[in-house]
Amino acid sequence: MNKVVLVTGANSGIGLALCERLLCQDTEGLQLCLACRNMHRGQAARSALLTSHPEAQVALLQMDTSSISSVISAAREVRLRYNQLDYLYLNAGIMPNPRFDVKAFFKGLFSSNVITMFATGEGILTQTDGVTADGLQEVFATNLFGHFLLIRELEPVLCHADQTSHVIWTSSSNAHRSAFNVEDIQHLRGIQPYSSSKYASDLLSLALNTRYNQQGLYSSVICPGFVMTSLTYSILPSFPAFLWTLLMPLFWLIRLFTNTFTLTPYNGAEALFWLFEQNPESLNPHVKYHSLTSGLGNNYTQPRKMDIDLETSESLYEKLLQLESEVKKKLEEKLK
Ligand SMILES: NC(=O)C1=CN([C@@H]2O[C@H](COP(=O)(O)OP(=O)(O)OC[C@H]3O[C@@H](n4cnc5c(N)ncnc54)[C@H](OP(=O)(O)O)[C@@H]3O)[C@@H](O)[C@H]2O)C=CC1
Ligand SMILES: CC(C)CCC[C@@H](C)[C@H]1CC[C@H]2C3=C(CC[C@]12C)[C@@]1(C)CCC(=O)[C@@H](C)[C@@H]1CC3
Repeated sequence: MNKVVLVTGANSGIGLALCERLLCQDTEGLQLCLACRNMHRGQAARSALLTSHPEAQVALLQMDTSSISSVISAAREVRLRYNQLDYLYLNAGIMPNPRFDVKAFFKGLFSSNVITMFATGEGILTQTDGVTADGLQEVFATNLFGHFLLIRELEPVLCHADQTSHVIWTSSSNAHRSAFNVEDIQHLRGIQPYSSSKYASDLLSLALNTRYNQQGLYSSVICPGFVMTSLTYSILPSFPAFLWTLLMPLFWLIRLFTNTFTLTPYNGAEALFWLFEQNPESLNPHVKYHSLTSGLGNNYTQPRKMDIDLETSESLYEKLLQLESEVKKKLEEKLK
């Protein structure tokens, strides 16, 4: 039986590396569906995958996770194409207008917190959020809410009594409880929307397990570590890509002290790939699976307990359900 795998944000970085790794492992038993916002980039990714795996089944799906109508029509298309979805990788993500606090960075360099700073980016990054055409905060909509809506819309192909399905979120070690407020789930009042959205995905994964395990749906979260992709390049916009490359020896050196510097998308996709091979029923819903790379360059996956609780995850879930019904009502009114 072919396994059907849908990956959001599959046209670049960690998502594309995951697709490549999945096809290297099994070209014939997989049906890959690349869900991409930009179809030109999606086509280029599909062609690259088919060049290295000409026998593979790789389909494209247009989906902008920040747009309610786009997610709903993409989900409709998925339900038409497939009877069952085995893996849903929720990987699309943004960190818009990041601000790198140079002063805090240098202060952190000479503090006892230096390893944590390099592993999580804690205390040195803030962002300015935008608003989507649906009137939602952009980071929340893209990283979390669009994916939540997608799961809800895909229930018929994800929930089967006789077979499990696995939803896997690309979260981050930058997810902090302090950046999240259940009274402000969209992070309207803060300057760390990225951290807030990733913490919310950790909470949501727990709530999904509580509600859906009996229906065969399991959810897990991973952190890919610090990976050089367009997302990280944008952190220092005045820093051209080749300068990042020049810094690689420094980063390899730092990797001797923190195995979170996975650096390449291939390494960053380690935990995503590892989870593909696990029985979802055997996994712990309270842990995040971290992609790690040792000083010698060996990849491995390590579970680490998350700072989340059931009560907050349930409150978040209720708020998301409420928002879902509000946005759907608005959409129906617009279509009338
Ligand atoms: N790089 C890192 O160090 C870390 C990354 N992560 C997470 O990993 C994930 C992948 O990021 P990464 O590979 O690094 O970065 P990339 O920028 O390479 O990939 C992000 C992907 O998300 C897609 N995307 C962005 N916005 C949307 C949208 N509105 N609708 C659909 N797709 C969208 C992008 O598509 P498009 O080409 O159209 O922009 C792209 O394919 C993200 O969730 C990120 O938060 C987590 C921890 C560390
Ligand atoms: C130019 C300097 C010599 C080096 C600058 C390094 C920083 C820009 C990075 C050090 C740790 C990095 C990091 C992230 C971004 C870039 C750094 C702050 C993340 C916050 C990127 C997004 C994530 O989700 C986190 C897991 C990353 C944690 C580490």
